[in-house]
Amino acid sequence: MATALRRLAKCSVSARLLSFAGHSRGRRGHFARPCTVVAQRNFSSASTMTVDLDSSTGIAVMKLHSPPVNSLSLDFLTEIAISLEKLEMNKGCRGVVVTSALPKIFSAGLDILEMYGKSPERCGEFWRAVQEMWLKFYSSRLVTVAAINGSSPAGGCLLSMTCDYRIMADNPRYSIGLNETQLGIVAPFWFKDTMVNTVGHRTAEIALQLGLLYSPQDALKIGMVDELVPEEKLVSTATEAMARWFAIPDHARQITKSAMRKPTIDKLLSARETDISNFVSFITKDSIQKSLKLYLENLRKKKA
Ligand SMILES: CCCCCCCCCCCCC/C=C/C(=O)SCCNC(=O)CCNC(=O)[C@H](O)C(C)(C)COP(=O)(O)OP(=O)(O)OC[C@H]1O[C@@H](n2cnc3c(N)ncnc32)[C@H](O)[C@@H]1OP(=O)(O)O
Repeated sequence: MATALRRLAKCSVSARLLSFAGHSRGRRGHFARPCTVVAQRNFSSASTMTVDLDSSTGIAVMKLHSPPVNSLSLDFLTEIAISLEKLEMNKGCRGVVVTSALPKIFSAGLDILEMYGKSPERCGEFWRAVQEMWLKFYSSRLVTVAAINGSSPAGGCLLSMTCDYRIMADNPRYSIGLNETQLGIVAPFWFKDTMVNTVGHRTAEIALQLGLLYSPQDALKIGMVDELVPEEKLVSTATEAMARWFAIPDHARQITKSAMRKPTIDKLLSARETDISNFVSFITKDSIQKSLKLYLENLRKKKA
């Protein structure tokens, strides 16, 4: 902890800015030199991610570390979004590699406990944070590469699909996909659009309805991931991949990225509040709450 705080002091980033939450969006920090920033919920909690920016390459590595499974809670989503925003503000940063610091899991997706037994107000706040994280990543000026070093269901898959390029560890025990229907819930239109933009309409239609989780080999076949490598080479391959994107003038690449993604982004921006109220009324239905309860019980039973 003491080391973490010392690193924070060195990096001229306010720990409070990273501690939480959507309200601190106006405050900007800069990574003055290659450094590690440890995002914390508060001064006494465990760290939930590290962000290392190498100013000699302009590449930051964001390592998610929210045990046990990097599930995306309101706080964690907010920390991820703020960390990306801070990198965006840093002129020395041109790209970010997103990966997990946990073994075998990239991210278990949205935190189901944020959707189960919560008040409508809290659900709305949570959903706004999910939207915010998606908007920030999908529209990022940075080159974004997901180094997927473990299973990545639902929201975890979504996070990786917001990136420009996906490299996955070639381990048949890992899986990736939008499996929402298996939980009795529905991927909202912008999850669906992101999937369509990644793998095409017909494949998305089958994958989404059946809630398919793909092995890395199958994910490569359908274009959900772009490359498979042995796990130990994941981050180095991601850094090498970044070089191909850096070879293109930033403004040309950024304008092209925006042209490709803007219609999808604008669709959510123009329906953001409706999307939140749809989510809240859907997720708080008794029948959906029962499905989530059952799914959580099954997850726990599987473990016992
Ligand atoms: C008119 C119609 C309008 C429609 C409007 C639409 C509105 C929108 C509707 C809602 C849309 C919601 C979109 C949802 C997106 C999601 O991301 S939902 C989450 C999906 N995630 C999953 O299904 C993953 C579940 N987890 C797993 O499969 C496994 O845990 C794992 C990730 C493969 C890891 O396995 P393993 O290493 O064996 O760990 P476990 O023992 O299973 O888990 C450890 C503990 O973690 C808990 N946990 C796991 N995943 C989650 C999670 N996502 N959220 C919260 N908690 C999770 C698990 O229960 C264990 O807990 P303990 O038993 O208490 O230790």
